[in-house]
Amino acid sequence: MPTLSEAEIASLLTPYLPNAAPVVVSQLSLYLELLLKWNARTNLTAIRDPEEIVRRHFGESLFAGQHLAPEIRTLLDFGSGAGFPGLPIAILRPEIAVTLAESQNKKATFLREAVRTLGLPVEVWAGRVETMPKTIQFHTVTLRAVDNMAAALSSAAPLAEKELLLLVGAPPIQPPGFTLRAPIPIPGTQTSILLRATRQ
Ligand SMILES: C[S@@+](CC[C@H](N)C(=O)[O-])C[C@H]1O[C@@H](n2cnc3c(N)ncnc32)[C@H](O)[C@@H]1O
Repeated sequence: MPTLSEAEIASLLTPYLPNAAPVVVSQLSLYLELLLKWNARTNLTAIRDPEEIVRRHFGESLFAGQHLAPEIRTLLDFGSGAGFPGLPIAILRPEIAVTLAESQNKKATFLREAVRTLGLPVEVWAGRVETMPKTIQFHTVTLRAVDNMAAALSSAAPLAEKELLLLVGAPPIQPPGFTLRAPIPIPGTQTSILLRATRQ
C-alpha cells in the first residue's frame, strides 16, 4: 500500500497544480515512495512528513514548472538535492531534456535510481556545476534553496541561454545580463517566491 493514495496526492497538489493529470500523479506516487524509503536511511531531505513532501517539494516544483515557456527544450536544475524542482518538472513536461546537477554523491546516486525507476530520459550530472563543459548551455537553469545563492548565480548565469528560474526567500542581486521579473508568490508559503530572470 502506498503511503498516500493518488487521490490524496492530487488533492494536496491542487493549490499548486489544479487538475494534475493521472499519469503525473502516478509518477509522483512512485517518486514519493522511493524518496521515503531512501530518506529513512540516508538524509536526502529534512522534510520527512509525506504530506509536507507533496506540498513543499512536489507542489512548489510543479508550480515553478507551470511558469516555464512552452518552447523550452533543455533545462538544468542546479543543486538538485533529492530532485527539486527538476524531477517534478521532468514528470510534468516530459518533452524537456532535463539535467539534474548534484555534487553530493549519495544524492546523485538517489537521483539516478529515481530516474531509472520512473523511466525518465533525465541526465544526472554527479558533480559540481562548475565542472561541466564550458560549451554546454541550457534554455533555462532552475535554482531552489541553494546555499550561497550569489555564488551559485554567477556559476549558473553563463549556462542559461534564455532564463534563470529561482525559488528563493528574497530577490537576489540581479545577475549581470539578466532582467529580474516581478516576483510571483508561491501558494502556501510566505517564505519563498518564484523569480524569473530573463537574458537581456
Ligand atoms: C539545500 S539543497 C537544496 C536541494 C534542492 N534544490 C531543493 O530545493 O530541495 C542544495 C543542494 O545543492 C547542491 N549544490 C550546491 N552547490 C552546488 C554546485 N555548485 N554544483 C552542484 N550541486 C551543488 C548541494 O549538494 C545540495 O544538495
